[in-house]
Amino acid sequence: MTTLPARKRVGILISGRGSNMVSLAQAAQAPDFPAEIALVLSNVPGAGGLERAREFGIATATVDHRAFNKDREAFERAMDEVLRVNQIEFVVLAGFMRIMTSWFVRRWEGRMINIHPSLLPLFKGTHTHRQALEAGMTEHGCSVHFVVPELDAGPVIAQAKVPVLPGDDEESLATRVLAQEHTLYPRALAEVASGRVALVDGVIARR
Ligand SMILES: Nc1nc2c(c(=O)[nH]1)N[C@@H](CN(C=O)c1ccc(C(=O)N[C@@H](CCC(=O)O)C(=O)O)cc1)CN2
Ligand SMILES: NCC(=O)N[C@@H]1O[C@H](COP(=O)([O-])[O-])[C@@H](O)[C@H]1O
Repeated sequence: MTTLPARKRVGILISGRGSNMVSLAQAAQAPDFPAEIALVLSNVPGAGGLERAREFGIATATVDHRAFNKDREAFERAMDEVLRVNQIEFVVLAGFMRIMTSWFVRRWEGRMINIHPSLLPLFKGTHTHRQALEAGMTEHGCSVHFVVPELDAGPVIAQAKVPVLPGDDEESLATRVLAQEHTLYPRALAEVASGRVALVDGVIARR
């Protein structure tokens, strides 16, 4: 009988509806998936993704960033304590809308990934679909990357492309990209959680 390696305990950070979290939770239901979703943590009380996580039987928590008087590091220390108590080994950002300080990022560097709705390094930050349309792009997409202190600048693990079609607006383009995110993110997490992909001395190492 083959024994599978221990699964990484993953904490997913969200701020909203959590559709990427749902895709990851669905993927993690496969017995050979190298990660278990052990916690979903939101900075927004009542975020829709919290209830969707509970429907999977996943533990949830909320740390409201507004309760820390704009002290980002104090907010992050409170989040980090929740991650520690839940014995989280790897952090996945999924629609998490807070820029984090070097304090948190350095603690989790190499063990924290994000999905960004653009073909990085193009269109960092927010409103990426609007940026792509305004730039007249004919293709767009999404990127999974390791998180570093500089915003959306971490080494890219995987990307997926979509066409920009005539008549596209932000909503139609976002919908097309999101469908790719839901496939890309579980594949990327499996690569990192299994150790096939790692961040070594600031660059991607593939085994
Ligand atoms: N240090 C880092 N923090 C974060 C990264 C990163 O790469 N390095 N990725 C982001 C995710 N993200 C885009 O993928 C992103 C999230 C939030 C923002 C932003 O401007 N946030 C504002 C608040 C916006 C809001 O509340 O709607 C802020 O924090 O003041 C830009 C990009 C996660 N964090
Ligand atoms: N800069 C971070 C960012 O913009 N993330 C984006 O927010 C959406 C969240 O959807 P979800 O909550 O349904 O996963 C996703 O499109 C994700 O790429």
